[in-house]
Amino acid sequence: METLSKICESEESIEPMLIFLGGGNMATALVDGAVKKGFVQKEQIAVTARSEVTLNKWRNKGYMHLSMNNREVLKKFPKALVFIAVKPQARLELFDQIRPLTQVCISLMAGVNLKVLDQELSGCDSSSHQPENPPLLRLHPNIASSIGAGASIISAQPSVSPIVLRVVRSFAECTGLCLPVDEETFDAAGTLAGCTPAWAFTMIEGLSDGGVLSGVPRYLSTQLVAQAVMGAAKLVLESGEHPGALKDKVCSPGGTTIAGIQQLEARGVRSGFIEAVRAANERAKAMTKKE
Ligand SMILES: NC(=O)C1=CN([C@@H]2O[C@H](COP(=O)(O)OP(=O)(O)OC[C@H]3O[C@@H](n4cnc5c(N)ncnc54)[C@H](OP(=O)(O)O)[C@@H]3O)[C@@H](O)[C@H]2O)C=CC1
Ligand SMILES: O=C(O)[C@@H]1CCC=N1
Repeated sequence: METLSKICESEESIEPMLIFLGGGNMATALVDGAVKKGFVQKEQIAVTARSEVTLNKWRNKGYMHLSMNNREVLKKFPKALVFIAVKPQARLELFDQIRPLTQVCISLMAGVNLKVLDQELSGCDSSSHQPENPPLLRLHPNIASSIGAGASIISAQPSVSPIVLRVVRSFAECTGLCLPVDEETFDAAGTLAGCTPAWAFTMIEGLSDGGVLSGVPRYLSTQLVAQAVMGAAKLVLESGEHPGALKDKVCSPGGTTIAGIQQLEARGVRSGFIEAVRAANERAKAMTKKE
């Protein structure tokens, strides 16, 4: 596997250093995954946050480049790649602190497209905007990146150099699947990649509750359901078969599974999933606007 240092070895425009502006759940998941895989070393990571509580969590895990001052960190590592890992609602305050940004910037934010990001980072509205930002990318990962089982999508402005693209893709790929997606479908695909773990956790919890109701101890119930969900997902990916065809292989005529399917359909589970994706996409669109 390529490492960050190896990729940057003969490249003068970037240094083998990743800055995370925001050190919450997503920064943690990505960095944990990449460090575990050996793609980066802890000393190649810098993290900022609003609170000492968050920075102490990083400190306790052995990270040393930690700060509550975004500008200071950017100045210290002028050729690092910068990940924007704050909530979309916190972005404008952050942009005020870091403008003018000179480093390549990778946004993890849901719902904020590259055009809006470009305008907001430059501090200009669309009519007066001058192209003064560094190249921008979007990466939409998910929480399972922390264990190398993430699903992420990437999109980049045309000005992003092949070497930067290689670094960001290699970084994302070492934490799981990473697929390029155009800007038009980015938010919808990002919803699927980013939100699905939460919906799957809800499903796992509900099925486990069913087990507990039937007398199965919680630890056993959750373990069995989680393993079964993982196996089902792997089978979809590895067999290439349609999920409906795989479902049919499980449903014996007059059997137990189809009795459960009938209850799920009666309660609109399939429609519920479709509406969940639609609601998340609507929310992503709304977040593009300043809140
Ligand atoms: N969570 C997920 O599964 C996914 C999240 N995303 C995206 O990733 C981004 C981060 O989400 P997530 O990690 O869950 O959010 P968190 O709330 O867990 O983390 C946000 C972090 O930003 C820090 N922060 C806020 N304002 C500033 C600032 N001005 N300067 C420096 N740090 C700041 C916070 O500091 P402090 O801790 O001190 O408050 C916190 O550490 C979001 O934009 C989200 O859309 C994308 C895909 C999946
Ligand atoms: O809920 C959110 O907005 C973020 C983006 C995808 C997952 N978590």
